Amino acid sequence: MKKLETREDIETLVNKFYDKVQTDETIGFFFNDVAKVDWDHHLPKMYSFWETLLFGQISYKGNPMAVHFPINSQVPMEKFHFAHWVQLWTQTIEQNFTGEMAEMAIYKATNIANLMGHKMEVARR
Ligand code: HEM
Repeated sequence: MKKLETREDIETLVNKFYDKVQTDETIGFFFNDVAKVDWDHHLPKMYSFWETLLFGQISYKGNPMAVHFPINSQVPMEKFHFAHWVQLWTQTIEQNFTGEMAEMAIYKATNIANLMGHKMEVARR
């Protein structure tokens, strides 16, 4: 299986992941119905986000936490939603890529998802 090593690989991974997300019964509605995501806008941001996180190529400058608070205040983003996000992400990586960067992508996503889940919960108190 292929190593995760180029921007092109990230694009492939992110596209495959959001293909799953869009039709997913547990979290798809956040993107389709709550935030009504413009995918042509969102996907390039996510390529840059992951390129920045994994390859240190600083192409993403943003605040990933901040965009989730308004969504969370419309519909609670619960821990199980984040656990499911991580499950889909991990599955997409394991189906397509191998190696150190693939493992790092799972590790970093898991950490961010846990932190985000916690912050969303705190924000609802
Ligand atoms: C259940 C879990 C999640 C849901 C439902 C969700 C939903 C969304 C939605 C709807 C947007 C688009 C906002 C907009 O443009 O209108 C977004 C943006 C984003 N999400 Fe998530 N998200 C989740 C978890 C995560 C996790 C775990 C990460 C990081 C590992 C992440 C990283 C990002 C980033 C980087 C953006 C772009 C921020 C920007 O505009 O600069 N999300 N998310």
